[in-house]
Amino acid sequence: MNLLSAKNLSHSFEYELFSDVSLSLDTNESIAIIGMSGSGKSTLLHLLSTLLTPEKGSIELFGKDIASMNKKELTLIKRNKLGIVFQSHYLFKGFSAYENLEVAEILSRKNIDDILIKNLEIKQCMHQKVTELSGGQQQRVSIARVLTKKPSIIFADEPTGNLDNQTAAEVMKLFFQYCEDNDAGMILVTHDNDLAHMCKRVYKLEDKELKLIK
Ligand SMILES: Nc1ncnc2c1ncn2[C@@H]1O[C@H](COP(=O)(O)OP(=O)(O)OP(=O)(O)O)[C@@H](O)[C@H]1O
Repeated sequence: MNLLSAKNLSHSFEYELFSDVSLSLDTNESIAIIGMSGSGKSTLLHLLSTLLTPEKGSIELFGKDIASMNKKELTLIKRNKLGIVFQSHYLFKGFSAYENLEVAEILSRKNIDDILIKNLEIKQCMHQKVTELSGGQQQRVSIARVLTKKPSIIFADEPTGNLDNQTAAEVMKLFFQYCEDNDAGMILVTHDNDLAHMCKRVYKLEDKELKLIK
């Protein structure tokens, strides 16, 4: 089933970042986007995840053009079906790791998944304040928070930037397993070629074009 279909996207800030970018994501698919710093990878991810509105082109989510959705419809999709993981994780700092997951639980009306907590190896730090956790632990808590709401599409911008190579590869496998178990898909932005090549398809944003390289 198609989850996302973007056609002929263009975007500029002071200058044109990219034009005519098209991309499609199906269930149980993973796509990596690599490219030089400043090539526009994060901007493209922001467009695809509806955080930014494209200047040109269209984006369909779950078969419906987002331009034809009203604000309420789009907010519900964003809240329930899109999971966005950033390197800077935006956890609530005064709360414990567990309380951060409870917020996701309440908002999405889904339950915290104990197996996910175990697999992310954060069980032992669940009751510590976020500020007392290492960068890697914070990143894994933020991944748990996003997956708690059981999104259909995961948008991840350098989600493993604070993790060592082995833990990063394990977290990637966890994302893939999540997609398989939940008929979800994932779009990953990364500088790490090895992680990118763990995905089914790899694109490079270069010379204002999105080129398929795997
Ligand atoms: N909100 C904004 N307003 C103006 N310019 C912006 C904005 N967001 C990004 N840019 C500019 O757009 C360009 C692309 O930024 P973007 O973060 O998308 O690149 P990137 O490929 O993800 O880079 P990196 O790999 O370094 O994270 C940069 O020159 C950046 O300064």
